[in-house]
Amino acid sequence: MIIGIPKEIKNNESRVGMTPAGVFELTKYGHNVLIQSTAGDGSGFFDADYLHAGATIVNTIEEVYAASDMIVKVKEPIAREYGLIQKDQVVFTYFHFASSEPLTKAMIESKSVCIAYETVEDDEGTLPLLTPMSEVAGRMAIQQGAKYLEKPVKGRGVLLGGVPGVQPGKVLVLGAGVVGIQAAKMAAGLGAHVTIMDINMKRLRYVNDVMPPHVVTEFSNEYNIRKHIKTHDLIIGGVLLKGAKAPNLITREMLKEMRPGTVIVDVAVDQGGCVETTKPTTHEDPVYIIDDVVHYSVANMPGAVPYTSTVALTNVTLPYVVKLANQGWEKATVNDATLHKGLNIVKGEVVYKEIIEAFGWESAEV
Ligand SMILES: NC(=O)C1=CN([C@@H]2O[C@H](COP(=O)(O)OP(=O)(O)OC[C@H]3O[C@@H](n4cnc5c(N)ncnc54)[C@H](O)[C@@H]3O)[C@@H](O)[C@H]2O)C=CC1
Ligand SMILES: CC(=O)C(=O)O
Ligand SMILES: [Mg+2]
Repeated sequence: MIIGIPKEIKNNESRVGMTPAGVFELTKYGHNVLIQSTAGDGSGFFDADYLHAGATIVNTIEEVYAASDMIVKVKEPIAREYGLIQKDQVVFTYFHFASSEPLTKAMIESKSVCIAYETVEDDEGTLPLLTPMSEVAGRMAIQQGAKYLEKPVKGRGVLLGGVPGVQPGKVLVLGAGVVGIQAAKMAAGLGAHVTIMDINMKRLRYVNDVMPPHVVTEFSNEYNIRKHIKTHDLIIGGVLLKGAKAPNLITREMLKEMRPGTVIVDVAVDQGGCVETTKPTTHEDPVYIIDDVVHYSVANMPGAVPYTSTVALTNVTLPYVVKLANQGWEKATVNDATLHKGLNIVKGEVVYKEIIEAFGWESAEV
């Protein structure tokens, strides 16, 4: 099989879909890997490393898409890439379809086979191809939040860890999944007071068992969220309903209850965000202010730390890429129930029901 790795063209996205180690593994099985020249530069992997591992380097993104049976990348295709995707081509990447109707329609029209990293799901309900990026984004959320709490960038002017004689900052984490737990851990490490909320009692019990005493749990409901947003300095959005649009836990009207300079880092932005006023931003222009509340909602947070993120991502995607390449997508998704959950759009048909529900469509083909 010919496997193509294009250079990512989303704003400030320096990750790449495969490391030289991945190329080496695939070529052992007799596959050809085409990689766009300089695709790995941002992550510290250069053309010479890929050549040495057995890849063929091509100059343009058009050549990669035109020649490949399967595309392996990182972010969802953006408008400039829609027309490059071929009929019957397998595209293995993050898609986050429920947050973008234009992308969904474009992929239906392409008649390609779209396998989404973020919905690959094992029997225990965990998302093995989302987890490492959620770990990165959860940890980064506190770094970014701490920065935007500073006064020169219109934050409340609060140091999260406090100092002797002054109370630490307060961090509210919505969702005690991967993002939430990593964010809570980082915030607790800085000495902040952390409240973490979820609707899943198992997650709250786990947090209660493993976190230090200045991380407290509370059941997530509107009453409790309304209570806490008045007193917390930094709010992290880390909720997820798998494959679906995130619920709006903080509405526009609730912003008025917050103190000026409160910062919201809505990591869930890639599924539409859990704050009504969330809209996707980029690393180039990451924040905006509504009702004196600073919103940070970069949809590809791990793209800013590509050295860490590319390796963490490809550690988990490669075994699935090998299966797809060796068996073809049809057999591979029948033989592996975890991978099967990744099928979102197959040759013009939406096969993941949460996507159809997100847009209120009546049928799988539009
Ligand atoms: N912006 C970015 O760069 C990145 C965004 N993400 C996104 O972050 C989000 C969270 O991902 P994970 O932590 O991996 O998901 P996860 O599935 O591990 O955790 C989500 C948690 O939200 C909880 N939840 C659902 N409804 C809730 C409610 N009403 N109130 C409180 N909690 C609720 C669930 O019970 C679950 O524990 C996803 O949308 C993911 O795509 C992940 C990585 C990077
Ligand atoms: C998960 C995701 O959206 C990202 O890593 O960019
Ligand atoms: Mg929203």
